[in-house]
Amino acid sequence: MSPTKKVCILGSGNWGSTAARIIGNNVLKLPDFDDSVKIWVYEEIVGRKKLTEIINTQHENVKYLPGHKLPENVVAVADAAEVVKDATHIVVVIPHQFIQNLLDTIHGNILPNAQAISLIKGIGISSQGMTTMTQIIHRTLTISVSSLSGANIANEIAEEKYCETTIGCSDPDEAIVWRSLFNTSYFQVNCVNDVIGVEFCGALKNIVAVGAGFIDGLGLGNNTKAAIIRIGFLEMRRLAMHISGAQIQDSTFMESCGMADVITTCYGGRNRRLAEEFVKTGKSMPQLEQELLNGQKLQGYLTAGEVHSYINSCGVNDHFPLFTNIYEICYQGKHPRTIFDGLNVDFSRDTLTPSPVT
Ligand SMILES: NC(=O)C1=CN([C@@H]2O[C@H](COP(=O)(O)OP(=O)(O)OC[C@H]3O[C@@H](n4cnc5c(N)ncnc54)[C@H](O)[C@@H]3O)[C@@H](O)[C@H]2O)C=CC1
Ligand SMILES: O=C(CO)COP(=O)(O)O
Repeated sequence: MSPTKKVCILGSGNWGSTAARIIGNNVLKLPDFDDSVKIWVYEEIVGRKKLTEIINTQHENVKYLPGHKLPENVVAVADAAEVVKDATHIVVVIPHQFIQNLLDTIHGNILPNAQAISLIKGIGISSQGMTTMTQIIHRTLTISVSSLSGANIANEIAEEKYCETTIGCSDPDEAIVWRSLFNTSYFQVNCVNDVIGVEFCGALKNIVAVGAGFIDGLGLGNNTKAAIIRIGFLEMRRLAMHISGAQIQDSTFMESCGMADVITTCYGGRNRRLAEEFVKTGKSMPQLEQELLNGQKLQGYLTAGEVHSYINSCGVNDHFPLFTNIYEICYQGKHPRTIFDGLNVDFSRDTLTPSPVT
């Protein structure tokens, strides 16, 4: 039987390259799928060579995932339209600030029966309000879009250390196929019928990670960080429910994409690490990103800004004191110690009325 399906990957950063290792190996065991996996690389020169050329000869993304070989059936391509043109399954894994440009590039080049999955942790803001990545992808490409998010620090997964993840997919048959592309003995996938809930968790936990980094930068202890994690988790859930209450399942917050990701990101992630440096050095987040991440990108401080513009426009800041404080520390020069201001909201009596997602 010749393969009827073909998967491609849009994005080759730290997580994109790790996902490529998993998918590249898995397709070789899936008779329905073509063995070749094209991966879109935002082209750049590393040393004196193109990154695509390095990946295709050394089978390693030496800039974003050094020290881990990619399967040889993963082929780097610099033209995104070329990558998607014959793919039935499109994995989107780029920093959220670049999504619309990428979609505009591939729009008109995809197969009509293609479907996508977003591994991105971020949200979009438009004049109509807050939008999730799957909604942005669906609106531009008019295809079915699922989400994948979890307690998934890419470097640890590349080392094949056991962890879990969550796929949000509304079609059970599609969920089985996505799971087959990602699941391994060390990367355990659980599927839930809650696309938006999964991605809200992934996006909003990055703000909490920034708060956790501030606590570390202030030299405060584990109890303080646990308090920030707890309050941050409640604000995540409150905001997601406020925006899309009827569409989100509360149980999603107990999946890997929810509580587990808040924990891992507040201890091991890049957003946490650079927020600690922000406190210790007084440098801005963009400057620290430029100096310390070697091309990798932060999502947390941008998401804090996007969420602030949304809750401010709705006049509900008082219901999100932690998110508001983190925003003001990142953008308005407030002292990191102000993170504790007004953190006595009673989450047991929620008076926020749901406001529909756009
Ligand atoms: N790294 C991790 O541990 C995890 C990351 N994620 C999420 O995955 C998404 C992608 O992150 P990573 O793969 O870690 O990327 P990364 O932060 O490691 O690398 C940045 C990527 O952006 C590309 N880039 C730079 N300028 C660009 C532009 N103008 N247009 C398009 N691409 C450009 C770079 O070439 C590089 O591939 C993010 O939303 C992140 O939150 C999710 C789970 C784990
Ligand atoms: O999403 C992540 C872990 O699940 C990675 O978080 P950072 O982007 O902060 O490294």
